[in-house]
Amino acid sequence: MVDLRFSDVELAERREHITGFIEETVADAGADGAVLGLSGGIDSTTVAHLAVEALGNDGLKGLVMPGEVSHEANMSDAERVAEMLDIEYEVIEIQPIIDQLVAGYPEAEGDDLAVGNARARTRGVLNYLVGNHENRLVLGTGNRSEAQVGYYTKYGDGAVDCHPIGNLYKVQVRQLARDLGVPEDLVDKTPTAGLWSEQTDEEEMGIAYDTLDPILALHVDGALSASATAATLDVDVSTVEEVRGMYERSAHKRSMPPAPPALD
Ligand SMILES: Nc1ncnc2c1ncn2[C@@H]1O[C@H](COP(=O)(O)OP(=O)(O)OC[C@H]2O[C@@H]([n+]3cccc(C(=O)O)c3)[C@H](O)[C@@H]2O)[C@@H](O)[C@H]1O
Ligand SMILES: Nc1ncnc2c1ncn2[C@@H]1O[C@H](COP(=O)(O)OP(=O)(O)OP(=O)(O)O)[C@@H](O)[C@H]1O
Ligand SMILES: [Mg+2]
Repeated sequence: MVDLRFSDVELAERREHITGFIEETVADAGADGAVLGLSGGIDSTTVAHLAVEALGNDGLKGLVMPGEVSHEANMSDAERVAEMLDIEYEVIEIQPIIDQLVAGYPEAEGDDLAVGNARARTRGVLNYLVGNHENRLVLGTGNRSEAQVGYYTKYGDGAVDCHPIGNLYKVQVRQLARDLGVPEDLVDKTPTAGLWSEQTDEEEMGIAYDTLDPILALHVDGALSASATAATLDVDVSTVEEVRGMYERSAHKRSMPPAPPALD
């Protein structure tokens, strides 16, 4: 068994390191604060707590952006987070925008992935509409588990100015969330991208975070061989290889779009 959770000392260090990072990134950009999408999920809730610790509650604005597949309970959790943190927030309905997009390209109707990704991109457009207008940086909510397997929408929820929890595996995000005082019902919630009804991360990816995280830590990030990783974690080597494949297939999401190199 590999336990990726931090010791108490490491956790305190990490918390300070991330809040320092947010404060410095916003200050260096000459921004007046930050904005982020609040989904009622653990990642955005954790980043919101960290940002309030770094910037104060007047330094952060939250956007709650429901669409027709959003669960009412998640949207009310998102508002609860904003209210608990006493930050300014707005509720912006994205469904009319999605309807317009699909009306412009009706071939996509019923394509959950294409339309779902358009939902994530629409939220990204709104984050930047507010960010540009109010001189705020857009805070990302992506964690290392999602980043390494490409489990996010390119130029959607991936379109941000910085990734405060980008070096934390999901299991570590949960630990930090508890330390920050995030309510237990939010920490324990089943992760979902919310791009279509009944979607969950673990079902779509085909692997639980509790299995994914140690494979990433040992094999993808740690360079332990696939067979040694499988033996250490008591999983099939094919599971390790599948995670490695997800990492390799999503390489394009972790680099700038390439252009042809200069001619000799
Ligand atoms: N090799 C390559 N080099 C350069 N570009 C490449 C490429 N392969 C694909 N592409 C481009 O990338 C596109 C595919 O990427 P993308 O548009 O992101 O789409 P895709 O990766 O297919 O879907 C996004 C995934 O992230 C999940 N998601 C999204 C949002 C939030 C969350 C969450 O956890 O909350 C999860 C979502 O459920 C889905 O599984 C292709 O259509 C193509 O344009
Ligand atoms: N309905 C929504 N309103 C506002 N922002 C949203 C909404 N849905 C998704 N987002 C944004 O997209 C991000 C990516 O979603 P993701 O599901 O990875 O994170 P999460 O919902 O915070 O946590 P979890 O992974 O536990 O569900 C969210 O953190 C949030 O910033
Ligand atoms: Mg979510």
